[in-house]
Amino acid sequence: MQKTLLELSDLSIKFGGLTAVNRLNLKINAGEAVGLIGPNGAGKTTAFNLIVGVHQPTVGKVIFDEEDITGLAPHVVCRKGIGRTFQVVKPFGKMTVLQNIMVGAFVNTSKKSEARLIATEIMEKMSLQGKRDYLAQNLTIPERKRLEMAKALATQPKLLLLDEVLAGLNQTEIEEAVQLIKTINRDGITILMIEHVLQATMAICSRIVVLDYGKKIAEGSPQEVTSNSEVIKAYLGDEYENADS
Ligand SMILES: Nc1ncnc2c1ncn2[C@@H]1O[C@H](COP(=O)(O)OP(=O)(O)OP(=O)(O)O)[C@@H](O)[C@H]1O
Repeated sequence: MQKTLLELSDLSIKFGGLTAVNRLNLKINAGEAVGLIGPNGAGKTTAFNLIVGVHQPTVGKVIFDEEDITGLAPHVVCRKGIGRTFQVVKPFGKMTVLQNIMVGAFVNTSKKSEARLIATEIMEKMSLQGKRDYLAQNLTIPERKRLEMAKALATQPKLLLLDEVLAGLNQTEIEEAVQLIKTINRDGITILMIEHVLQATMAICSRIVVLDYGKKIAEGSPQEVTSNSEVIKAYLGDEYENADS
């Protein structure tokens, strides 16, 4: 039987009168790659922030690796094995690529040599070794995106939350990033990714969850979700429905 790594039950948060995430129930198995899609403002990033402890839920629970982690501080959640990237990438601009990745590694070790070893391995995996001593502020957009993922990977997560890591990339760069994310997943890291680039999401994820106004309106295989009339109405649009006909 497959092991549930993350379980959200009735997860909800209100900002004043706005219910940004509304009774979200979701189970993710260890090893899965799951996409989280939906229109702007649907509550996707807020759901990430609830999982990692940036926000406290109004109602509901976050169970990770059989432990209730609801409301724990972000650094504690990170240490338990959930890494995340940010929609707007946040490198330490005046630090080098290697130093940036080492910051992630320091979550689990206080030894500089060990952090350097972890960071070097991840830097190579993310094809950043050629930029080792570059200041992060001098990287191109695709390199910054890879650095963002590398920083999160250096925390040695079991679950990696990716928030629009493909945004701003051209088609070739997207294809390269898709291959990288697939490799990360194949290496055993479970993935939950927010993405608007649908074809890429479908290439990576075996299951897709759709949010609209904070609520889950659909969940299933990429084919099931993209042919769901509610999803077409809320997010994909009529052009999508007519695209194959
Ligand atoms: N800290 C906050 N305080 C008040 N309202 C917030 C806060 N964070 C998010 N919201 C609101 O909650 C709703 C969900 O926002 P969220 O950023 O989660 O959407 P999203 O699905 O990630 O959108 P996008 O695809 O544009 O990134 C929006 O209406 C947003 O304005």
